[in-house]
Amino acid sequence: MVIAKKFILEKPFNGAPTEDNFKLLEEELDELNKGEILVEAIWLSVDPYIRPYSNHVSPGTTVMGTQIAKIIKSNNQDYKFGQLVFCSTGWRTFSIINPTTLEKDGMPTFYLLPDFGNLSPSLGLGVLGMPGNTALFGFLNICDPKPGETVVISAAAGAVGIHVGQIARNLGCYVIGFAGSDHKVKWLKEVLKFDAAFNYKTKDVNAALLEAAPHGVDCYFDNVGGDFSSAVIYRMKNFGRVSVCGSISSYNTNPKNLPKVSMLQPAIVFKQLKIEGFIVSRWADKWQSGIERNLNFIKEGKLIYPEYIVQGFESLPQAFIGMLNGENLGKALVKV
Ligand SMILES: NC(=O)C1=CN([C@@H]2O[C@H](COP(=O)(O)OP(=O)(O)OC[C@H]3O[C@@H](n4cnc5c(N)ncnc54)[C@H](OP(=O)(O)O)[C@@H]3O)[C@@H](O)[C@H]2O)C=CC1
Ligand SMILES: CCCCC/C=C/C=O
Repeated sequence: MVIAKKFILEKPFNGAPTEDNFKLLEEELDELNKGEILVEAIWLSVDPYIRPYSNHVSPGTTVMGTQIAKIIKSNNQDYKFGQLVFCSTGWRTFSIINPTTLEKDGMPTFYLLPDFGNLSPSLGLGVLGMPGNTALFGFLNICDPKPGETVVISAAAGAVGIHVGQIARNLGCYVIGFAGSDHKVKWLKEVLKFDAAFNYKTKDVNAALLEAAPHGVDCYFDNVGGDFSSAVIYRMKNFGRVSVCGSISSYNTNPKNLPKVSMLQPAIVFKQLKIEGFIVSRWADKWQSGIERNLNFIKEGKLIYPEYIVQGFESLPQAFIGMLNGENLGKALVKV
């Protein structure tokens, strides 16, 4: 008999998540039916999307999320004991999955983890998974950066931002990052060799860009939205490109009551900007090739991928809240 632990959404989020939004439960799992496998979580991901997407989830539902898990029992000839899988089974320790009946459209929800060699399987939740593909496809396809261009990245010390910054730097762009602490800013400059980095909590963004990019910005990879992004967009050059990846500054706000921000149309029209939002599932058909490209960058020494690891399944709420508050440098993860 297998007893799974799981976190449910106990009550809907109202503003910033707190520990009492979550409840830890135990659940006895059934025997496997034909075609099913039993997996045990090793690594779980805490991602920003969980906050806004959970607005549409009923209380009592298992908290959404992805994990790297090990197959510990199989009643499916295509899957063997010991294989590692990526799966979207939510915040749970053990899960029963029938791989053949899973939804095949949209965001990948289950696959055997590709061979990462000596690298940690946890990378399948970060640089070699959804955040890595977000950075790769969302930056190159939408910003279309050229060597020598000036690139600005917000939430630059997070999983996606760190990755975008390194792609930009490797292309020969002039890279400017914004992050929420002096420690992160120092790290971006000293370790990632960003050309400039600023703490958005203590430095006015317009003043920072006048200093670091007096001739304007070609590409902006936007992870945060709000007035911060309006300020960057007013510093764009003619024909600048903005990839709108996320708007984390809005996630804890009721979508019906979002703050007003500076009007953007004058900048968009007179600078002839292209501003495009995306969801990474757009490139679902290229998912594995994206992972391979990022794996090659790592093997070539062109990509580093810090992880911010919180220990213990029971720490999931704390790790999630901490990530939203900016405690992480790199990909935020929980190790069971
Ligand atoms: N469109 C898509 O398909 C996808 C979009 N995303 C989006 O990309 C962004 C980054 O995700 P990810 O790399 O996983 O997460 P991160 O690792 O960047 O973690 C989130 C970071 O956001 C920063 N942050 C939190 N609140 C604010 C705020 N009010 N203003 C500015 N920064 C804030 C914090 O860093 P700091 O200390 O700098 O404040 C925190 O560390 C998110 O917006 C996410 O929703 C991610 C994956 C897919
Ligand atoms: C359900 C997975 C969604 C992934 C895309 C993320 C968007 C914003 O963070």
